[in-house]
Amino acid sequence: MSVDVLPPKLTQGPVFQYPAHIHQMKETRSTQVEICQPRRSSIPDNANMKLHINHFDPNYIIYDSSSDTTYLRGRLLGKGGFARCYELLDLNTNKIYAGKIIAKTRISKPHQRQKIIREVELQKTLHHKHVVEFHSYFEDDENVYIVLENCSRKSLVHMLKQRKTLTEPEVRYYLKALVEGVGHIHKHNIIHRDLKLGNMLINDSMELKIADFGLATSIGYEGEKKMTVCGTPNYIAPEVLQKRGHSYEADVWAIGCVAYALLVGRPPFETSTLKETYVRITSNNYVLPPTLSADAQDFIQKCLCNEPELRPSLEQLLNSDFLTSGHMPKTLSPACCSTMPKFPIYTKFNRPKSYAVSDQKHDPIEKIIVPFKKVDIQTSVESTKVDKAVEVAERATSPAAFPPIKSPIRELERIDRSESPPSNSREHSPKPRSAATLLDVLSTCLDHMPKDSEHNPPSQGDSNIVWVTKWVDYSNKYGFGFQLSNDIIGVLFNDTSRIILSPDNRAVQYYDMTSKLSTFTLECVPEELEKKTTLLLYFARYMDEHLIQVNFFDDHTKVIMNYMRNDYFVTYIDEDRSASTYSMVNLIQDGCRKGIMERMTFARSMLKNLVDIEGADI
Ligand SMILES: Nc1ncnc2c1ncn2[C@@H]1O[C@H](COP(=O)(O)OP(=O)(O)OP(=O)(O)O)[C@@H](O)[C@H]1O
Repeated sequence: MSVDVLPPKLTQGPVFQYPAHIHQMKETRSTQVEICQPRRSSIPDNANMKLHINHFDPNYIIYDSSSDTTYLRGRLLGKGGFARCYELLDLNTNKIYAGKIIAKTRISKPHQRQKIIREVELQKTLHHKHVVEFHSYFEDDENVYIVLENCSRKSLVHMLKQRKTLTEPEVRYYLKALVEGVGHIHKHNIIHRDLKLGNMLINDSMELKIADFGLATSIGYEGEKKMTVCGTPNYIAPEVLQKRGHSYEADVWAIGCVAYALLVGRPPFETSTLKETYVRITSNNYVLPPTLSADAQDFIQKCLCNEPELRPSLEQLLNSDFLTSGHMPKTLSPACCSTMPKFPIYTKFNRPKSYAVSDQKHDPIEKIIVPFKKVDIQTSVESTKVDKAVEVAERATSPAAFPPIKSPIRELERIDRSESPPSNSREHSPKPRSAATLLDVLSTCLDHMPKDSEHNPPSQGDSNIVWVTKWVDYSNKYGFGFQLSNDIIGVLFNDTSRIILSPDNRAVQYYDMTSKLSTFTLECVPEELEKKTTLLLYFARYMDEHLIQVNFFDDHTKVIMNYMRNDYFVTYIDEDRSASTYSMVNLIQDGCRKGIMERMTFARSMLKNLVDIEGADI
């Protein structure tokens, strides 16, 4: 049966009274409403002007007598099992809400009404930027109305229909919001039990809001398990299906399903029949596409653990590598609803700090900092390609090379001021080093250097040295990608053309096969260079996510050890991205700050592990 709001009749009973000013409305055009000389004191002054509201129909008026509020009904936002949801314009305040309108004919049974009341009661208690805010509840003869914060950009289902899949940075952005919102819900002892893409709404500012508390339930005491089988088939946790008794962990399972669906384009256990889906859920049968990053796979796998007690807590999810590594957009453009965004290249230096839920002072989700959490080491490289990379980069760093851009390119400027590179660029390139040799040198250095020398300045002149810090050889298909110590990133394509990206990820130089130079910014890529620029960004992202020296993820500092000009160097990059390079000879004599020494010591232990596990050469 239809649950449309009918155009009200003047003869309707007292519940649906017409406020006086409604009679004074006249339609100026079908899309424009003018309010003339309102007499009601509750209408603010700013309403006494033309309202250019395209889709609010003055013939559809909803009156809440309990708060003396009049709404105009606008466009349909969506339909659920029970409700139709419309935009509602509050004529008192000119604010637009979302009104879930449920026809009373559809809630004739007591348990159905009970469900709505429970939904309202639970949602009322929640106030969080990632939970749809409850505004009011009222009824008239025909309908029940739940007035909520408006999420004008619909849900992630709608977005995914347009986009098919989302990029990992976008998924990070939405998942972080989702986990924060669920954290708030759980903190109020509520399990949502119906987390799915359709209940992840997006507001005007592209913020995620958790909606639909129709299946939510509150946990009365610690350890209470719920037995009711409920949820949406594709997202339902195995313990719910198997009536093992479920609790908050069922929401963590659903978060894993949401993550999977956003990245892969369909929920993990989706099949053509309900029965098969349930078999897959209970046998934990799903496939993780290898195209997902290792961190994303890990995030999903942990959430989709068959045993609820072994699933990660929400704070562990917030501190997971997937949510703390890689680019986390601060905001997303509305264009992302339909088009894949182009993100600036993420660099490890920009990683967010270890995460703490911050909305409440006494939030049970506590900050966890895992010191020196993850380390990857890369120590050898094929030297001819690296030589070429350094050569290209050195050419690229001539003063006029990059087009002028507003933001400072600190590292680039530093190179600009440097002396001309020595003619024999091979001298610049790192030799392939073995982990064992490096371990020996580092150990000698650490064992002999003074233990706490706070004032040893970095080695003179070393800041001018450029070396390859990361590389990826994909020359069987496209070319050789590299990153330099000054954060310049480049690709030597197989067709002998080269492309270089400035350290601030904005300016690009392209040398074609005849070495003709073109410069542009990432905001304005020439059409013919789109493919190569995309490859450059792909290489950059790959190097960033897979090839690291020794990165300390708790504070984003970094220790790089390298061999050049017959000497070993340690470069320490601090939280502010400023680099100090020390020659090990100098360190043995004069030492360095305690913090650096601690990180070197840690790097040594990592190298040692590596040598023990992998043998001498890596
Ligand atoms: N606050 C809101 N802002 C914008 N749109 C909303 C809002 N709440 C709900 N909607 C839209 O209305 C649709 C129906 O809402 P909802 O799913 O809550 O109704 P329901 O009948 O309770 O659904 P269900 O069948 O899932 O229980 C949603 O899919 C969504 O597109």
